[in-house]
Amino acid sequence: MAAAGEPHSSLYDTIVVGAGIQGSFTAYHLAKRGRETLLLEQFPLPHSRGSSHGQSRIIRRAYPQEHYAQMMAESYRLWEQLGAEAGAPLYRQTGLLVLGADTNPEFQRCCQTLVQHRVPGELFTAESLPGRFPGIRPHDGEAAVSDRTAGVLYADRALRTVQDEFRRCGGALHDGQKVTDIKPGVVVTVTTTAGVYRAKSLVITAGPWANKLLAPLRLQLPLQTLRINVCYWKEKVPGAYGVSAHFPCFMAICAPHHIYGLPSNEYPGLMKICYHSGSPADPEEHDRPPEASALPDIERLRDFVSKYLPGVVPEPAVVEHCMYTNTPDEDFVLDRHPEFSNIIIGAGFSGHGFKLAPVVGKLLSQLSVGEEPSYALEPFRIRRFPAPPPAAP
Ligand SMILES: Cc1cc2nc3c(=O)[nH]c(=O)nc-3n(C[C@H](O)[C@H](O)[C@H](O)COP(=O)(O)OP(=O)(O)OC[C@H]3O[C@@H](n4cnc5c(N)ncnc54)[C@H](O)[C@@H]3O)c2cc1C
Ligand SMILES: O=C(O)[C@@H]1CCCC=N1
Repeated sequence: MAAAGEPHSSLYDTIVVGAGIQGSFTAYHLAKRGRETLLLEQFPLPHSRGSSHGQSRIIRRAYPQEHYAQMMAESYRLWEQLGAEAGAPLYRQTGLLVLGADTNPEFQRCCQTLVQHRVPGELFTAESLPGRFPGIRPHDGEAAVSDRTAGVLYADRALRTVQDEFRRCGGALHDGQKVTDIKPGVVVTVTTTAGVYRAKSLVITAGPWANKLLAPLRLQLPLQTLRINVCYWKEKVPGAYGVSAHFPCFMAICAPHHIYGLPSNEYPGLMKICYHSGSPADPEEHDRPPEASALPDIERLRDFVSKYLPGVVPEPAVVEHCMYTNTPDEDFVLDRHPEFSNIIIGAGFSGHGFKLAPVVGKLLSQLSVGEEPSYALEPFRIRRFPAPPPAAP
């Protein structure tokens, strides 16, 4: 195995491009298995230009899709294990409420998966919910189901921890090196702004930059990159919606996109409440101020806060930014390149991939070493997308 930070040979087993949460977990699993692994990142770390920065993410087992509910059981164990290895907890259990019309099919599927997986929780009606959570005011015909295992992942800490553990296992992480060229072959050659590297396999986990790296490899995925407003809202009584007051995370099933919230913790007195969509944007323009027309999400959030959360001021106090990379069905892409079987792609995490990163990393590492993946990958295959029309002559 390589000494910390430095490879023994110039031929790696695997190069991983992109040190967001997905690439970092993939590299960690590989290094833990003794594979010579190089993780390349274009920006000096830490950075806030992709999708994995910020202090918090929701972790939950309440999923309408069975395949994610199933993967989450293992994901919780792997988060626990990483926290124990590092000697620092990576999440705080707060519970989560899924709120929706009781007749809504997605709400009903969430209830079913929670029951099927024996996840502890309760069902509330619009009448019974305020008795238990006085801070939320549901409407007639709405119901809520709780997932008591859910909580808040300490995202920045988690990302730093998995990268530290990767290096401790002998992995090499080179940040501030942008990959500028990839030559496929039995040995893949990767050129960066600082050097040339070779490996038996390559994993591309480039977040919103995925299609930029895939274009020269004759592949384009139907990905939409969105700039998300990450909004924090002031509590009228500081702490009333806080973790210490046992206020849970919530996910409100709204049309056309969900609204979700986390109890106040990271900024004292402020709750994080966001819209699960944003405006189309190139990741290179992440820092550009949005056009006024790109703010209908904030209007929807104001309306939601004033209708459902009476103890929160309906005007965002802080707005930060982050990127989503969405597939048309919001399922991930975890697959081999259709032409180059030793190039593996992890992309399209569609705004819900952080909690699943331990399992995603394991699956991408399994694909890169030619092992049978631990889960059926049908929902994540590239071939589920219709082939793009041939380019005009
Ligand atoms: C506001 C917001 C809230 C979210 N909330 C939740 C939540 O509550 N729960 C949840 O589970 N998920 C959540 N998510 C989703 C989750 O954060 C993402 O799915 C996840 O972070 C995606 O990680 P990634 O590694 O694919 O992408 P990224 O973090 O963007 O990483 C890709 C990396 O590749 C690097 N890269 C790109 N091109 C190159 C190149 N040419 N050379 C070298 N490096 C390159 C980039 O610089 C970047 O660091 C949220 C996302 C956002 C934005
Ligand atoms: O994945 C999550 O839990 C959050 C909340 C719901 C919408 C997307 N991200």
